[in-house]
Amino acid sequence: MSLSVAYRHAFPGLALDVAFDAPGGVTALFGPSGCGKSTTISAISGLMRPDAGRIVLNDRVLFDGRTNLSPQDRRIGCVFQDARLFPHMTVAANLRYPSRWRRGAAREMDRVVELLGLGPLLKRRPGTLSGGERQRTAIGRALLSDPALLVMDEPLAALDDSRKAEIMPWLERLRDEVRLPILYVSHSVPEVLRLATTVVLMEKGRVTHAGPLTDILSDPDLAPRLGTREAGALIRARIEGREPDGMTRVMTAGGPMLLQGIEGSVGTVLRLRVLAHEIILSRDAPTGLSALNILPTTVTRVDGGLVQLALGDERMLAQVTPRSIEVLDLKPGTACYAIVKSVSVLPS
Ligand SMILES: Nc1ncnc2c1ncn2[C@@H]1O[C@H](COP(=O)(O)OP(=O)(O)OP(=O)(O)O)[C@@H](O)[C@H]1O
Repeated sequence: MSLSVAYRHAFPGLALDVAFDAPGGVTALFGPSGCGKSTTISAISGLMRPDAGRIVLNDRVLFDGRTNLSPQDRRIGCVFQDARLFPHMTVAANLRYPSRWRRGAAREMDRVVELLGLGPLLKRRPGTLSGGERQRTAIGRALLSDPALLVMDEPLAALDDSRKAEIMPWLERLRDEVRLPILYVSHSVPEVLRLATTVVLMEKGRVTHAGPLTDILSDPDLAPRLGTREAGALIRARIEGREPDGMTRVMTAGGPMLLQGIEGSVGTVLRLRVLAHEIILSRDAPTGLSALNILPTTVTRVDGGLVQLALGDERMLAQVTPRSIEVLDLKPGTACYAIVKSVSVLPS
């Protein structure tokens, strides 16, 4: 399951030269307004014809010099900011619309209704639904078109924060249960952090970096593109057991940690979000601290006020002052201790 994109296109004000590969999972297209995200979505879904290039979805050429499949032949399900449902039809009829000629569609419909919790909405019309319910219906309809790729262009942008919070778990479920690559355009860093497995960073019509989200968060050059406050790490942790005081013992690539308020049985793998400004560095093993999580690490890079640390095969950023870098003499290869003040937990 993969999408390979390479195209060039000249608009009067912007020359686009875009190339990236999207593996399975959620690939977020991220970049400032006007950098070419929606144009890229249009080129992939067949809504515009690039000047040149090659776009391939699961070994099927969608576009190259000779081939230019029509949007309906590309097998791409699209979800936009506005749900674009048929207002005169019930939710059930909207869902059935793209699949009405396909065999096996009824079984598929049951699965999608269950996946997105649409059962209670089936008899309602779009005008009576909340924004989040409308978007869930639009996602269901896109899934029922039997797509090979799901494209979502700012699907939550029109929703207020509480509607966004309501729909987010459904999107996570979609990511984890539907084996379909998803291309996700968003300006929202929290959405990208929660949903994306791969991030494509765009600027002025070009891709400046594409790779796993975890690599971007712990790269001193790239993390600031998502916002310096977001720099840090996403590290894997496996639940090992409970302590008598209720704290949960987890094992990370950098050693054991104790966390509070964690659900899940022994063996469950979690992703821990650690922010760079929540880490203190010490050259000596600290004693007499209230902090519970002190991990031995090695400095791999120092860049401005960001120090990249190795935790086994994972990387983490710590934000420290230039003075601390000098006083602690931090440079690649320096062994030190990372005192992690707090972490949040994302489901794996
Ligand atoms: N049909 C068109 N004709 C001329 N210029 C266009 C056309 N469509 C897009 N552009 C220009 O191409 C650039 C990229 O637009 P695009 O909509 O892809 O950006 P974007 O990254 O999706 O922005 P936003 O985040 O604001 O939606 C913009 O400068 C836009 O004005």
